[in-house]
Amino acid sequence: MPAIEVKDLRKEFRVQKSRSGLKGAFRDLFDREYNQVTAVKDISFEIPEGEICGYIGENGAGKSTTIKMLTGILVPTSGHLQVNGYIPYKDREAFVKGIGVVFGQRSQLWWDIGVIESFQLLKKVYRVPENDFKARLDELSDRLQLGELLSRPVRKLSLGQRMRCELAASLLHNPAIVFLDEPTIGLDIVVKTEIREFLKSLNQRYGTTILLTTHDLQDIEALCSRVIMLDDGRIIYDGGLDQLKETWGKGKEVVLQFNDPVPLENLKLLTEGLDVTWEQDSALDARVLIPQRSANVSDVLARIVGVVQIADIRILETNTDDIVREIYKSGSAEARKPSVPEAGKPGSGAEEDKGAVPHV
Ligand SMILES: Nc1ncnc2c1ncn2[C@@H]1O[C@H](COP(=O)(O)OP(=O)(O)OP(=O)(O)O)[C@@H](O)[C@H]1O
Repeated sequence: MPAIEVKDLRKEFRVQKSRSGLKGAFRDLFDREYNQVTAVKDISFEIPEGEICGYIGENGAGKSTTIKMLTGILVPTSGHLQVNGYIPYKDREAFVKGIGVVFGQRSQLWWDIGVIESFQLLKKVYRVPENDFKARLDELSDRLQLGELLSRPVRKLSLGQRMRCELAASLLHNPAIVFLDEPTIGLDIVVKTEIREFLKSLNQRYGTTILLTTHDLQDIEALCSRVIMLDDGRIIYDGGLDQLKETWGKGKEVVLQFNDPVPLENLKLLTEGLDVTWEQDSALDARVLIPQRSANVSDVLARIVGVVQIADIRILETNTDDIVREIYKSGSAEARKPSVPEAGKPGSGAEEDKGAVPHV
C-alpha cells in the first residue's frame, strides 16, 4: 500500500466578490455574489513508503491546498485520497497519530510557555507513552541540538531555533509520514544545511515518508529523488530530479582558454563524431556545448587535452533553479498541449521517453 494515494483530487473555493463603495458594501449584505476558485484540479499521484518527494510550484499553484487536504484540514470537493491507510478528513483522530506536520510560516508551539511544556502537551494529545516520549525527546534533542532551548518560551527563540523545535514537535509521536510546508523558509544557510541533514537521516533510519513543499530548490537537490511540479492546480511534471535535468537541462558547457590561437575548424575535427556544438568568440578561447543525453565531458576533454595547449577550463552546468524557472516560464500552457513534438519542451514526446509521468 502506498503511503499517499491521490486520485482525481479537486478543491474548489467559493470566494465572495466585494462591490466597490459604500453602496456596493450595502448591496453585498443582501445580495452576495461569489467567484469560484479551483485551487487543485483533479490531480493524481502515489507516494510509496519511505520516499522523500518534493512538491513544488509557483505562488498560488495549489501546494498548500493539497497539503491541507492530505493532512485532513480541508475536505476535498471531489476525488479520492488515502494517507497512511486513512481518509484524512474522515478518520481525524486515528489519522493524526501517524502523521507529522510542519508549516514553516505558522507555529504549532504555544508562544508564551517553555518549549518542553508544549512538548508535554503534544505528548498528551498524541497519547505517547512516557517511556517512548523520553527516549524520543532525548534523541531529537541530541540530533537537533535543542539543549537549553527546551526551557525557553517560543517567543524568545530565533527563527532557526524555533524551526528545530517545530521539527522535534512534529516527530515526538514517531509518525510514519511527515508533511513539511516550507521548512527552511527564512533560515540561514547553516541552519538550512543542518535541517536537511537531519531530515535525510530521519528518512534513512526510520524509513519516514516525507512530502516537502519548498521554494528553495537546494532543499530538493539535497533531499528528494522525486519531484511533483504543480502549476495552476495541475501537475505538469512528476518524475526524478535527474530526469527533470535531462529533459529540460541544457546539458553542460565547457569553457576553454588556449595558450595559442586554435581555429574553430580544428576543434570541430578533434571532436568529430561526438554530439557537441562549438562556439568561438576569438581564437584564444572557445565554448563547447554538450547536450545532457549524448557525450560526457570526459569524452570531449580526452580528445582535446594534450593536442591543444589549454590555459584554463571551466565546466558550467544548468542548475535546478534555472531549469525550474524555465519550466514555470514556458511551462504550463505548453505542457497541457497534446504532445508538441519538440525536444526539451514540457509536454513533448521527450518527456514520455524518459519515463517521467506526463500530465497533459
Ligand atoms: N481558503 C481559501 N479561500 C479561497 N481561495 C483560496 C483559499 N486557499 C487558497 N485559495 C486560492 O487557491 C489557489 C492556490 O493556493 P495555495 O495556497 O494552495 O497555493 P500555494 O501553491 O501553496 O502558494 P504559495 O507558494 O504562495 O503558498 C490560490 O489562487 C489561492 O488564492
